[in-house]
Amino acid sequence: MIGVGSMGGAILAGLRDPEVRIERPIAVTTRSAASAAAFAGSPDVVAHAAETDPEANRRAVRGAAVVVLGVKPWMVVDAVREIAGELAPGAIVVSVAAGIPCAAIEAELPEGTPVVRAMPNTPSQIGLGVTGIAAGAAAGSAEISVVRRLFETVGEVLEVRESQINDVAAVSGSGPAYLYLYAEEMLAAAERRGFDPAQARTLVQQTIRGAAELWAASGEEPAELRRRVTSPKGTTEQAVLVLQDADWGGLFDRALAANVRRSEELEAGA
Ligand SMILES: NC(=O)C1=CN([C@@H]2O[C@H](COP(=O)(O)OP(=O)(O)OC[C@H]3O[C@@H](n4cnc5c(N)ncnc54)[C@H](O)[C@@H]3O)[C@@H](O)[C@H]2O)C=CC1
Ligand SMILES: O=C(O)[C@@H]1CCC=N1
Repeated sequence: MIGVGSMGGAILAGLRDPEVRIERPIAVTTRSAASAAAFAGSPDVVAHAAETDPEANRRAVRGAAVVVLGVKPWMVVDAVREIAGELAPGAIVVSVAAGIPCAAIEAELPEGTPVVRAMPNTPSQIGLGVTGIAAGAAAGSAEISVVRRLFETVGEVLEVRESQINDVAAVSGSGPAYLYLYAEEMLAAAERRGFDPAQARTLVQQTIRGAAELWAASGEEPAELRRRVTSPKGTTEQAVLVLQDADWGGLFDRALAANVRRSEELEAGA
């Protein structure tokens, strides 16, 4: 894994679960020596720091069957150039970067190198991620199946066309941020109504968790679950009317469109 920050680190945490059957140690690279040092003494991870070892990324990919690129989008092409000469025959290159097409990665690699784009999310850290995967030109069903299994170790996987990856990023890649924004605002509103921070946290966190679990466990549609909370002429109805006044449909359309627009800017090299 080249780069184990928020996203790469979340995938790595999921993969480090002792239940996961994967060849160990997992070779990772970080930018700083301090980040690499955090793995010192871990039997399952070997970390190399790019800042102190110019060979770090090349060293890490030698002999690897799968290389996951977890650096920022604008660093991906440089990282690929760096490792291109070191890849083992048949190695699969997986990029989780927003807005970097497979073709841009393939262009830096030996002809026929299988490249797969993946769009995971941070709940991968606790095995509850969801990842969209899309094959590049030289990745066939065998490579897709390897990458599917890799991301299935940290959650659910949906295979999509590469043209849909930006939309996956807008919905689920960034999705946890939208929910945390909701949580932040609910916490603040609860505190403004007189709860202390610990009380607000109990009320808000358990409500989000309970509602999500109930949705998954019941098999019901959210609209039906909402109906069951919303007694006619009751209290919920009044709050929902206020919220619906804000045109959530339009708001989400605009938010997702802005997200996709940013992926397109990254694609264009902005
Ligand atoms: N954060 C998220 O929720 C998601 C992020 N992504 C993608 O994941 C990628 C990484 O994003 P984050 O994890 O958020 O960023 P981050 O900044 O937390 O992680 C990037 C990591 O790359 C390392 N790095 C920098 N230069 C390096 C080098 N020369 N060699 C090796 N490692 C180096 C840094 O030390 C850092 O740990 C991005 O391309 C982003 O589009 C995709 C889905 C979700
Ligand atoms: O914000 C970003 O660019 C990345 C891609 C999806 C989630 N985080």
